Amino acid sequence: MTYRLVLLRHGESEWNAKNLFTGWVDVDLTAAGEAEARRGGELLAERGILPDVLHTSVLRRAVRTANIALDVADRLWVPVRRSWRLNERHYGALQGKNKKQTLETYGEEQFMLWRRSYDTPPPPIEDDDEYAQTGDPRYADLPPELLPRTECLKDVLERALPYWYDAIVPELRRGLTVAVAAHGNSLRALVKHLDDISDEAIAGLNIPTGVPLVYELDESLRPVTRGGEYLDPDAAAAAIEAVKNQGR
Ligand SMILES: O=C(O)[C@@H](CO)OP(=O)(O)O
Repeated sequence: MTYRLVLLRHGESEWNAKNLFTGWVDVDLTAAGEAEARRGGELLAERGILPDVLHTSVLRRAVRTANIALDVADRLWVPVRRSWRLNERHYGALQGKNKKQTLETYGEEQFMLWRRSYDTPPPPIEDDDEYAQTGDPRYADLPPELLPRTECLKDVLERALPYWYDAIVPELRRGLTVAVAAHGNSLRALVKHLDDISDEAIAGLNIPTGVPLVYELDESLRPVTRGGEYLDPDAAAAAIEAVKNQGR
């Protein structure tokens, strides 16, 4: 018996297009991002990989990508759960900052440490920063000590894993095709866990926008094929390059 998991990063967002650090800021998809989401749904339908259930973050770019893709695949009716635990990595004081300017100001080493190191978070965001999540009603039920003011990838993995084990794994074990619509860094954290990628090697992994990544998992929920399968490998390769080069 194997299990099937579909990971989908949201399509291009307004702040991806403007090259700004986004994190928990709730920006929308661009028209190109909507088109990527539609293509993602078409790829799922073409391959007959139809989600039985869907999980998203509480950020609109993931929610809308999932809705568009499910609609195209005629699966808009499947049960959906949303959790802050699938949110993008909180980018701390970098939220709203331009990636190119940040690279120029702080230099390549510091920029890459903040952006891709496993355990170095950016400086925390101030509560009165215009891009802080202070008072955001969607986190009203979250104990204040859990609301991040910055996160590194390690923090993201630590907050995503309880959701993985409690919400996603039981559905996989029931034999459901489970889809997760989330973000570049929350999906990097899940992929790190699934593929057992080292803390060093994860720095080199980028997730493309809008291309479904399908994992077949064995009895111990390890990938049958390491790295899974992108349903459109050429589009994935091009989008991975684009993510890698942000800031340049
Ligand atoms: O800005 C962000 O929140 C993320 C994803 O867009 O960016 P990066 O790829 O630089 O981690």
